[in-house]
Amino acid sequence: MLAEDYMDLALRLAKSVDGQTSPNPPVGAVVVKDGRIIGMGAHLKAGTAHAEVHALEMAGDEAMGSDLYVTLEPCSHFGKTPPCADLVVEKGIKKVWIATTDPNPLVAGKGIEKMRKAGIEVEVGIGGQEAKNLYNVFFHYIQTKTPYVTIKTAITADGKTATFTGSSKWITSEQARLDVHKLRHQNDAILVGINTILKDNPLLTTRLPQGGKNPIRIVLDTHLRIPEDVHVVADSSVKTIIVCGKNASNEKEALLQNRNNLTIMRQNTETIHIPTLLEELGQLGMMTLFVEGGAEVNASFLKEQAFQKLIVYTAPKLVGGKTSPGPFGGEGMELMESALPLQFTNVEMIGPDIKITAILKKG
Ligand SMILES: Nc1c(/N=C/[C@H](O)[C@H](O)[C@H](O)COP(=O)(O)O)[nH]c(=O)[nH]c1=O
Ligand SMILES: Nc1c(N[C@@H]2O[C@H](COP(=O)(O)O)[C@@H](O)[C@H]2O)[nH]c(=O)[nH]c1=O
Ligand SMILES: [Zn+2]
Repeated sequence: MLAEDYMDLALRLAKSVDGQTSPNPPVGAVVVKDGRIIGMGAHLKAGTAHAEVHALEMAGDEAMGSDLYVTLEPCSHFGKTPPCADLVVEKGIKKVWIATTDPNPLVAGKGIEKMRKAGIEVEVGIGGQEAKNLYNVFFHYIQTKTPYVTIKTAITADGKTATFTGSSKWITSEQARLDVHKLRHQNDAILVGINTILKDNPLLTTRLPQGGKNPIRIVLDTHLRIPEDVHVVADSSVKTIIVCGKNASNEKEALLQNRNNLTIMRQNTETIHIPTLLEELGQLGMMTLFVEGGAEVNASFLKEQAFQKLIVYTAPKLVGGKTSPGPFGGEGMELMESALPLQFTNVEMIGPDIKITAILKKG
């Protein structure tokens, strides 16, 4: 086995816990001695042991003089857990291979410095590109303190999200809809507008055959029009936040507020200012946000360029209709030259549908 192979295993361990370690990054670690794997581990939940701790615990005394492969620079600060860099030194690791450094100001480079000072050889970079892709969410969050936003939409081949009568079930296949639930599992919060609630009465829960984490449900409802009998209000098993403007009815707020697991987030502006909301959600420790529309909500995120990733599921169906809705409402760009530049990063078939992943181009 080559160093790349051991780092590949550490990366697979890290990817396997992606979505469940928020607001921490998903990290994987592997301990190798004389060509044998003697320990491996992943960070399973924020506030619990880091990947290196699990892997070194499994290695026991054999860790002395071994190699450690870890997908992120070992931490060197006392957060909710003691610093991994100190543990690495204490265990007498010979060489540490790191896929990428950690931009968290608490860590950045300090972990590496501590280990090198203790005479440990440290090599940074193998698996680096793959690690950076895995950590683009965490790096965004740690640097902006706002959630990494993914907008998801499902459209027909002629770009419609419903027929002109508003009928929309279903555009995409079972397989594509299952894929959406994996994305829900991987996100800390899911956000829709009041129109989607009134039109679809969605559950917004994660329904996967093997179960999955339910994201916090967030509804943008400026005037608190939400009925009390819709799923997201009536079903109190999932934490739900309703965001409203400063002039929304206080009576309605009082009515909703005393339901358990339901919070009203009143803004101090008449309408909901997305960048401000994102800062508030970041403060609440939400590292990822999944925006499932509808068209007006998507339009407000587009206008503010307040998203990082776009996922479009395109179904092999045509509905036509000059008034059939598309995925982004609002006024839209006047000129094609003002189009928001994206970069396609992945195209794949999911059953009969095409799943296009794009990121917002920086700058
Ligand atoms: N209509 C379609 C979608 N429609 C998505 C809607 O915006 C709404 O969020 C869902 O219907 C939510 O349902 P629930 O949470 O499972 O109860 N999304 C899709 O991916 N494909 C489609 O065909
Ligand atoms: N999850 C993870 C790391 N996460 C780093 O540590 C920070 C969280 O520290 P704490 O609050 O103590 O859990 C997090 O923001 C990130 O910079 N580091 C590692 O060495 N290994 C791990 O497995
Ligand atoms: Zn650590």
